Amino acid sequence: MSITLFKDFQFEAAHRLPHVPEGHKCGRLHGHSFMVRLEVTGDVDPYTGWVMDFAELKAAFKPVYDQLDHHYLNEIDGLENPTSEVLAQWIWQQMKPRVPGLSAVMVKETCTAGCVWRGE
Ligand SMILES: Nc1nc2c(c(=O)[nH]1)N=C([C@H](O)[C@H](O)COP(=O)(O)OP(=O)(O)OP(=O)(O)O)CN2
Ligand SMILES: [Zn+2]
Repeated sequence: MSITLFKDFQFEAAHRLPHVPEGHKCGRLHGHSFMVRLEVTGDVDPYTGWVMDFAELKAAFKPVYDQLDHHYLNEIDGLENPTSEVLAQWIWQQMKPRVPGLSAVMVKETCTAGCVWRGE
C-alpha cells in the first residue's frame, strides 16, 4: 500500500529577487519565515507501520536546513535568484539523493504564497 507522508520545517532567511522589474518591492532586501514541506511516498512497512521515521526525514534535512536558516539566500550557490520556485527545486536536488522516496517539496514564503515541486 503506497502512501505519502509529510514533514514541515520552518526557517528564517533574507533574500532579494534580482530579476524583478525596477521598483518591485521584492527587489529590495527583505526576510521571510519560510515553510518547507517535504513529502515522501512509499509502501507502509507491515512491521513498523510507517514509510519512514519522521525523525529520519528530519535528520536528512538538517544539513540543508543549516545552509538556509538565518542566511542570505542570494549568497548560496544555485540560489542567486531565490524565488520560491528556484528554492523548491534546489531543496529537491539536495534532498533527493538522501531520501530516494521524496515525492514533493513545498516552499511557502508567506502564509498565502508558495509553490510545490514534484520532481521529474
Ligand atoms: N511566482 C513568484 N512570485 C513571487 C515570488 C516568488 O518567489 N515566486 N516572491 C515574491 C517575494 O519574495 C515576496 O516577498 C512575496 O510575495 P507576496 O506574496 O506578493 O508578498 P506579500 O506578503 O506582500 O503578499 P500580500 O498577499 O500582497 O500581502 C513575490 N512574487
Ligand atoms: Zn520575498
